Amino acid sequence: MYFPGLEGVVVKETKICYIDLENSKIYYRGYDLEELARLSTFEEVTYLLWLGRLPGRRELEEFKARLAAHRLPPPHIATLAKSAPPSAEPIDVLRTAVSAMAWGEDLSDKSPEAELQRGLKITAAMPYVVAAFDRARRGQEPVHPAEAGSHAEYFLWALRGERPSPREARAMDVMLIIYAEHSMNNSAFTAVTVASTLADMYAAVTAAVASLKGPLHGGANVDAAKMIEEIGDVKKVEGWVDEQLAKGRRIPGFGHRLYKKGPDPRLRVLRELAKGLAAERGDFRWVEIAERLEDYVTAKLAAKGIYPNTDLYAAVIFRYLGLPVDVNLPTFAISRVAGWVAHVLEYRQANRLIRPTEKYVGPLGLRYTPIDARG
Ligand SMILES: CC(=O)SCCNC(=O)CCNC(=O)[C@H](O)C(C)(C)COP(=O)(O)OP(=O)(O)OC[C@H]1O[C@@H](n2cnc3c(N)ncnc32)[C@H](O)[C@@H]1OP(=O)(O)O
Ligand SMILES: O=C([O-])CC(=O)C(=O)O
Repeated sequence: MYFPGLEGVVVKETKICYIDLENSKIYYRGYDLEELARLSTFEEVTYLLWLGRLPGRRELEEFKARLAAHRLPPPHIATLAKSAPPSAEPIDVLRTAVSAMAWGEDLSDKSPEAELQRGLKITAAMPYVVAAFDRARRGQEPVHPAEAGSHAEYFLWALRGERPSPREARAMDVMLIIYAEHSMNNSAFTAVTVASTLADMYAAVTAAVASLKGPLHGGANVDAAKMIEEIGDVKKVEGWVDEQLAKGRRIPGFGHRLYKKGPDPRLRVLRELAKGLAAERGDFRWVEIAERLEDYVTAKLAAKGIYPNTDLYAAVIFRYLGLPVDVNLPTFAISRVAGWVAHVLEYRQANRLIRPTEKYVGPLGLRYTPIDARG
């Protein structure tokens, strides 16, 4: 049996995420994602994904305190973030930093508690790393706003050097909830594949960040941001799309391996979030471009099973939040690490080395010719 792209292959049993394609719903641990996005926080959702249930008030406060205690990374990581060349891509700086977090730690203990603690340290430190690098490349000193209340607020504050408005912090919080988990996507599978060798959490998450980078996966949120910027005016949408398709190019923020019969369910939340931010700023330009893109590309490509995905509106929301375009991608990682850690912890409960097979289609029986006789 051969399944290109492993399409349709079940690699594990899970209690983490369920995507109900029939009814266009996503559930984290049985909870409707739209309800979580409305009522919950990233910290609560992370606890839910990792530990399988919603925390009580005291448990949540303890969990938040543990995260807060690890937001400022060890000195070698802070130095790495500050001293990476300004031309580096922020996602590469983050990937290297996650890998370097393993330095100096005794990694022999692979118990769930030890691996969860590593996942927590990575999750906590990611915002500082991304923000410190972004500030350093603009000639600014890093900031560590210890008084920030939430992970989302901390990230925006560390990035900008100023406290974001409660509405902005909440918009980022909702983005982090929405992006946190999405079943056996490429980066989650990558994390699980690495973890299945019994390599540690740092190794698994480093590999997952590398997977996220590709433009067919998380990298699309950067390409989508560049697209809306290049289009620039809602009246230019049709011409831009026609030109790209005529050149045989794909439209970023469209298409999905799972959503072949309708749009990504997460769009319902994200469209409203984008409109709210647009109204607050009195600037509807970006959301109008996204809506026109949705209509036009869907009309052209729905017959092929192409509909808008999360990255289209993530690009719009991050634009309203003032993120530098290439920071969109590590922001996805800042959220998705919650899902990666959850999958690693779950897979380890019944670990089996992932080792698929392949179908050999090359020649056999070739005879070795000495190099001087090869012409
Ligand atoms: C958060 C996330 O990671 S969501 C995904 C983010 N990625 C993107 O937005 C990048 C653009 N999208 C894509 O490249 C793809 O849709 C993927 C990789 C996401 C999914 O790919 P697959 O399930 O493998 O779709 P597949 O490649 O079979 O596409 C089917 C057809 O639609 C076309 N197609 C797929 N996506 C697009 C697109 N975005 N724009 C135009 N055409 C597309 C393909 O070229 C193919 O056409 P063909 O049948 O004429 O050859
Ligand atoms: O599920 C996928 O293949 C890609 C995706 O939307 C995600 O990871 O959020």
